Amino acid sequence: MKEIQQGESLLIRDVEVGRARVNIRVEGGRIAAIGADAGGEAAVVIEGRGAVALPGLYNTHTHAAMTLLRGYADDMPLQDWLSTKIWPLEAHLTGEDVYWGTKLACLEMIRSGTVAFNDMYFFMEDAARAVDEMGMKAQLAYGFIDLFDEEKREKEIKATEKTVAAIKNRRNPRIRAAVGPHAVYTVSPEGLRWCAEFSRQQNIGIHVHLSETDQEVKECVEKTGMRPPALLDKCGCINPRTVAAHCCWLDTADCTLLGDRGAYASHNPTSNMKLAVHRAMPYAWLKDAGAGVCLGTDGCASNNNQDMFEEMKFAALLQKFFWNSQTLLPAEQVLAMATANGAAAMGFDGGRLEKGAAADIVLLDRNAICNTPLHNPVSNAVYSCNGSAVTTVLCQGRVLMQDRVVPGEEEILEGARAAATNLLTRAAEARTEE
Ligand SMILES: O=c1[nH]cnc2c1ncn2[C@@H]1O[C@H](CO)[C@@H](O)[C@H]1O
Ligand SMILES: [Zn+2]
Repeated sequence: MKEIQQGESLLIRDVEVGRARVNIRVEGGRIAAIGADAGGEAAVVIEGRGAVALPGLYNTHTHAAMTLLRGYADDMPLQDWLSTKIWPLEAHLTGEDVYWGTKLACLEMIRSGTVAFNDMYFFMEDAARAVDEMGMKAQLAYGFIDLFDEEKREKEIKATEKTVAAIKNRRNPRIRAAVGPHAVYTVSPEGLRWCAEFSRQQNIGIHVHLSETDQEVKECVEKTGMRPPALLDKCGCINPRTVAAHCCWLDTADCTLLGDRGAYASHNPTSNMKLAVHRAMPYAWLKDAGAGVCLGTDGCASNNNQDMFEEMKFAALLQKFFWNSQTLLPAEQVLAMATANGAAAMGFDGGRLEKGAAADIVLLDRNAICNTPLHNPVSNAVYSCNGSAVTTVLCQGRVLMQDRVVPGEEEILEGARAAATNLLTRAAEARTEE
């Protein structure tokens, strides 16, 4: 696969976009021209015949390195799952584990057409190294959890400052830092306030879990007299740089608050169904309130993959099923959630196949079963295909996969397998020492 050098051009020739056959010319990481007459000489030419082009997908809520925990603990209640299975194992994670887990997540996302993701986890400097090598875009946040303890809060503040400085020091415009206050049930109001103030100072995003369960909302009201969005807002955490994951249990006033503040809600339907949170994000209320609505997979322990095509389908189906409406969340709107809205939520300029936009381009096999017949490419992308129809992926003009080949795949699978085995071994040894 040829690396395009800075200043070189790339041409995708004769590809279908919507119902039209076009050429897409890429220069300096952007779409320089798109249309039947776009063309000219190019350093790299990709044959688009037999392919349908879509904008690259943006995954707005995940914990990438949790790929290592895929299949480790399923079919459990959320609080029990977190406190008896996930957190005890995460206590043994190393930076090296997070590096390999994130590499595996990137590989999986690239293979299924995702060019960018919004991540909240630990050892984010190692995650940044993985993202850098894989050529994707990401917004990376250290998961801030103080459990209402002042000493822990000081540690989390230091960890956040260190992570943000390290990510900014990379000076890679594709990799952004964010703050990641985990949720209102794991972070004190003081911690939330610090996160809000630090994100303002640093001009970076906020990534938080919000109103995932009924229990979270009830306990928050009992403790503070406020619902979670109002509490977050009082602490300064709800603004246009905020991506709030889940948002299942919002009421109409909560939605108005998010809309008034210009914040984004990331829908994560697979995780919500698997963890039986018993309510679907109120998409229609959020949209009417003017909030941004985007889409994420959540981590592999609650999904169990990183395929945004599956997520698009589940979003469209869950909304219809839960809110009892056959017309709610049509395919075009799901695709917008997964592309342009996601890019806006992370502050990236992408997710659109238009002149001037970042060249985030995904090619799907036009001759795959899921694309046959091709009455409506958007319908097929949302309802029929999954990520395995993706053949070629460009992120900001850089080719991350061509004809289903991602460089270094075998090494990534081996490294991730070893990291997962070692993590479980360390955790088991620690248990026998107790
Ligand atoms: O669905 C979820 N709800 C709440 N927390 C979660 C979920 N999935 C993963 N984590 C946890 O969030 C932290 C991120 O830094 C990790 O501890 C991860 O296990
Ligand atoms: Zn999550």
